[in-house]
Amino acid sequence: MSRVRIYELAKEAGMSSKALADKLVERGYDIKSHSSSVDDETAARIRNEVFKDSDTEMVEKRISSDQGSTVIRRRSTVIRRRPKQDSEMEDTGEDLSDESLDLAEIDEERPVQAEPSEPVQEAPKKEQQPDSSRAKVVYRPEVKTPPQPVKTAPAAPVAQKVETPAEEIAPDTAVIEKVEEKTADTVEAKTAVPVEENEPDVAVEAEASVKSPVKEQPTMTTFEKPVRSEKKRPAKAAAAPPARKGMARIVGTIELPSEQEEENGGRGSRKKPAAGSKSAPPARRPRPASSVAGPEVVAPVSADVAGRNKKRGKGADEKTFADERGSKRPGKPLKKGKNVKFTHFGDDYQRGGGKRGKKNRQKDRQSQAVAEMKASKRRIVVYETISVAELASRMRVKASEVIAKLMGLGVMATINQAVDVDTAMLIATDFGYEVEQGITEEIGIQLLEESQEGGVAEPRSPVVTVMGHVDHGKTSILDAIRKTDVAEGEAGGITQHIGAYHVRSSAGDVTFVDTPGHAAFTEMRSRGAQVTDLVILVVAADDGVMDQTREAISHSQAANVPILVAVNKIDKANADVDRVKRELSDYDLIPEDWGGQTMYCETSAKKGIGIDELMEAIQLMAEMLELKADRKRNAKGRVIEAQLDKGRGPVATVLIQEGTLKVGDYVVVGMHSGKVRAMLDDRGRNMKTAGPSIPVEVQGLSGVPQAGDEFVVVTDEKMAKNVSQARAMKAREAELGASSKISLDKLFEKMSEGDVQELRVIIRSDVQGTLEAFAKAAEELSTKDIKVRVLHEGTGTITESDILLASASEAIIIGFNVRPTVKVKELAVKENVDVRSYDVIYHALDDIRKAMVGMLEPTYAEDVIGTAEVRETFSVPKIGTIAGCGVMDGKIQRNAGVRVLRDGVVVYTGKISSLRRFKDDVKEVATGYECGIGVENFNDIKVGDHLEAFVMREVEATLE
Ligand SMILES: Nc1nc2c(ncn2[C@@H]2O[C@H](COP(=O)(O)OP(=O)(O)OP(=O)(O)O)[C@@H](O)[C@H]2O)c(=O)[nH]1
Repeated sequence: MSRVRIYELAKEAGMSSKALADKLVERGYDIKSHSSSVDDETAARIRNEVFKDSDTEMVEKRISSDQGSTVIRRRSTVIRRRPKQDSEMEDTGEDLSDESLDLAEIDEERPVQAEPSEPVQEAPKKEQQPDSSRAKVVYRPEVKTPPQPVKTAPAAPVAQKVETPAEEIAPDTAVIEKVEEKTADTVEAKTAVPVEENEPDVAVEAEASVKSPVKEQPTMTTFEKPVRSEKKRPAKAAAAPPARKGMARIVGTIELPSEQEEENGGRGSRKKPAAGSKSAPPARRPRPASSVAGPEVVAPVSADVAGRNKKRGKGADEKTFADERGSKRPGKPLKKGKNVKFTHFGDDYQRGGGKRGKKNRQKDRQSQAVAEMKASKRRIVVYETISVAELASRMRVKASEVIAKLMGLGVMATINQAVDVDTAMLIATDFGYEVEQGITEEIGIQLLEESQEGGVAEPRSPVVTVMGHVDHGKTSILDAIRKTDVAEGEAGGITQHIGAYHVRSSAGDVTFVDTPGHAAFTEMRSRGAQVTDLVILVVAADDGVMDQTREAISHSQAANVPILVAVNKIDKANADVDRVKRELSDYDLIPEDWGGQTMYCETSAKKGIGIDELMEAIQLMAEMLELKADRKRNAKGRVIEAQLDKGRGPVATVLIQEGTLKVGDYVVVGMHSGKVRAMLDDRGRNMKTAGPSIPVEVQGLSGVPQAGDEFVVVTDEKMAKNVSQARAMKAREAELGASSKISLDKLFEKMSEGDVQELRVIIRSDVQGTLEAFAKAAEELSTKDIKVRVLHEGTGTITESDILLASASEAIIIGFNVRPTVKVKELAVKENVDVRSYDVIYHALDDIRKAMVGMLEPTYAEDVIGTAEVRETFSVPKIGTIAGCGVMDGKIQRNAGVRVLRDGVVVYTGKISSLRRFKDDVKEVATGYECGIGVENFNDIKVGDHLEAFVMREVEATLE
């Protein structure tokens, strides 16, 4: 009897001899090693039994919903079952239908009907090398077995999420992804199979059945347990058919059908057409982007996206959408119009409807599943914006073609500029592509917001900020108002300082925002917050309009907040109300009795005169402003101030602007999330609910938000977390790619984009004359396209308040012979405010003029390299004054330019003539060291002066 070697058999089977030997040993054959041989008879038996059982199967799975409409998931999956499993399956009589049932168990809410897989020939056992002529995918799923089913019911199969990390796949191998929609009612183990990596848009959705014993080691694809199903599992598992030992492992080859075959709904002549594939629903055809009111269409997600989302937390896995290229953001197409359905983080909402029933959700998911199948190769998902380069690459056209089309639309764009969804849609249509708006977390919030709109708006009390020059009586007026509070005295009358308080007076209720200085006002505005309905400008009748009065006017006017003037201290002998009115009239605050529109109240906080009238005036203005809010919707508001309390953790004073906040609500606050654990009012009393215009201190946040952050109630914890995480990520990105909000360099670019119609300028100068001359000349520069508006002006150095005002109002700051301090400069950098210093008006005007016509081509930019403080001065004969300095920041270089600053005002600009440490001439001196600095042709250096060293750097023209 002749003998046949294992390797020969293995060759026949197309597998490694080692693998075959292992298999045979498992099957009980007496094989010592893969180099052994067997007799003819055994070989025949092996061929008969083992080869046959190591079959390959083409699996065509039909997933249908309980409603009967059928979704065909086409797959060409080669599944190699392990002999042990086979025997078990034989024993239990299970077949692939059972597999499907197992899948159904995994996500209990998803009804599944799947057809038995059909065996096909050819089952290459080894992972195949990518074949460039035929898109073949080799993948091995990683099986993460959730602990619960394995421990308690080892046989219960679990299929959750399948991901194929892109990096583990050879570059030209098609990527298989499995994206499971955990909240869907149908089992969806989708597999997106882009044909080639460099053709991301040619994506085919396929589905692979998931079968593998739990014992299998994870390899590439992961299965994760959906959070929601976890709790329900035991009950469902009990109802499920007897489970096998574990979940199947897929080791197989996916043969990607050609485009033609795909379109025909077939799989190629070699494979047996799957039952039902012909009946693929017409919904498979891609929908036009405009018909967004239909079922959601979800583009396949790329492996790396899935991976990223996985990292972002369980919630993020629930829905993973991305464009064909694997866009970063999960999302869904934006729906417009009434009755638009949208899904977010596992919950469905309907505009105007809120949360919906399970049945509806099932229906949605069913249609969604259908729609998912339609992910078209000619569809591009855009989240908010897309760069011209990216758009061109997605459509596989040249960027210049896209730019040309944009020009045709009257949009001048460079390759790196981003276009919005609407523009992208117009362009893409010309190239035969559809653009779909993906839903980011922010859009999800917006949609939730929209779903909350349309309620009954009821009058709400006004929110007032008191501003004015120091010592003009702001605190005294607030105190006097408090005395009118009918609620004062309740709860002992102890008022907590929470940055805002609510006063109930006989005239009506008023909420006062009482945060120190204007910074809070501007900080809030720079975050887009507008909490104040009106400003009470306190001006002392004996003192008149002062610096901070002017600043307060600038802030209020920049924010378009109406002003009510309280002329205070009228009890004083030298009080001159008319003078105040006259002075304020110069700032467009013309009193009503002089024919203007500004209300004036004459008060004496000290004597309690005019306070009731002031309260009435507030109510009158509130009435005119028609302040209303819907108190029935989910609450929304702004953070007034926040801090980390030792005992209570992060606490934030929130002013409710819409709706009613309740204890237990889930909230998103800026980059943080949380659940309202407790609420205190301004008197420290526990509150269960808080309505519009009510300030409350909220506990239960994940971190300390910033003043001005938006506070919004969301549906659940998951949504809250996801949104806050997405925001935190975006904030980090923004920080990295921070660019100036508005600058002269960018003015023309922004004007061309239609972003800027007004160039707002804040001017600081060493002398009043310059201010007036510049303000007049600058405003005369206004053209029909752009208006130059001086927002604020003042003498002296550039202050933090200027930066905040500029930041909040998108203004630039121009200083004449004044320089900001290091701290102010840092703030300017942080807030991306363009601060420019000039010595003569002409240069500044020239720059503005050039910027307006896109001709600003600065050839040099000034880099400040260091600052030194003058601690001593020495007079050296023949040389002049030498300043003994300490370098405060940066470094001082021998050849640098130098500016002498006295109280922030430039007193001289020239060059460093000498730089010494002790007796040695040195090239540079670093921070923390002392040195002697001589300034060329300048001897008037004084102790306390600051020397700012700078170098000039040649720069290219910034306008593209
Ligand atoms: N005579 C007179 N004095 C007043 C009146 N209102 C306030 N004062 C006095 O003016 C001084 C300053 O008053 P505040 O209320 O502290 O002024 P403020 O604007 O809050 O001052 P800052 O908080 O420092 O900005 C105090 O000494 C008050 O007593 C008033 O109506 N008449």
